[in-house]
Amino acid sequence: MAKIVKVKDVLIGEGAPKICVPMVGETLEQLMEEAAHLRTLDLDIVEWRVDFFEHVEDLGKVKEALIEIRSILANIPLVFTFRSAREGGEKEISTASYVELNRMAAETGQIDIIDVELFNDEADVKVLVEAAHKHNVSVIISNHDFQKTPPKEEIVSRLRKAQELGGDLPKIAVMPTSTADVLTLLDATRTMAEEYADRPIITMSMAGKGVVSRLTGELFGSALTFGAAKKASAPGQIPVTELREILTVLHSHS
Ligand SMILES: O=C1C[C@@](O)(C(=O)O)C[C@@H](O)[C@@H]1O
Repeated sequence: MAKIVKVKDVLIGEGAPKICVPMVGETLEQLMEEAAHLRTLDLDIVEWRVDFFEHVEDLGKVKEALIEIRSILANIPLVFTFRSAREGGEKEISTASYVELNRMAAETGQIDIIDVELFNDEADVKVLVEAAHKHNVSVIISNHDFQKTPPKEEIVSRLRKAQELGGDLPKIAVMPTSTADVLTLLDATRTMAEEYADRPIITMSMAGKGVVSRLTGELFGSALTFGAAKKASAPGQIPVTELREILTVLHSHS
């Protein structure tokens, strides 16, 4: 895992995993309150889960909200994520709207990273990677399985595909149905990080069984972990303060 991804002052891929906290407000007012609260927490990065936003299909309102959120977060790096319902998100939109939404966000200058789902048309993924890079925005290429944990080879192959498509941060989140599944995710992470990745990767096993995977990224090779503020965006996210304490302890002994 050689290359480091720098977003504002945050170095992803160096030292302890960085902490990202999602914003899940539905209205502009809730989002502004959430952003103000997040500013008081010890975190590294904020993710706006725009699929929760009531006006997500109105590009003008999304842009207005982005400007407000950015001004409250000041220098904290911001990830822009529309998570589709088929991958555990709140809504489904057409591919054309998905591409437009992400392209618009990348062009605003208000965000640092976009999250693009791997399971889209390759051509669409490439268009978004190019648009983002043109505006100095980094790209997470992500995949989520909320039902199960695919075999190790499949997890590694999806992460490699995300890297091949130009994702700066390949990411996968999977659901364990056994402790063996958690080991599968950790082993896939280790193999990807040690053998194939030339950039930081992000992995997690979700829900209670998978919590350990959100804490041990520095050892196994995941560079970023999601923690919760008031409301989690996925099962297994633990409160940010606890997360920081544990990551710091693990880092100091690594
Ligand atoms: O992809 C991810 C990871 C995540 O699903 C998690 O399990 O922490 C949470 C989402 O908000 C984020 O977009």
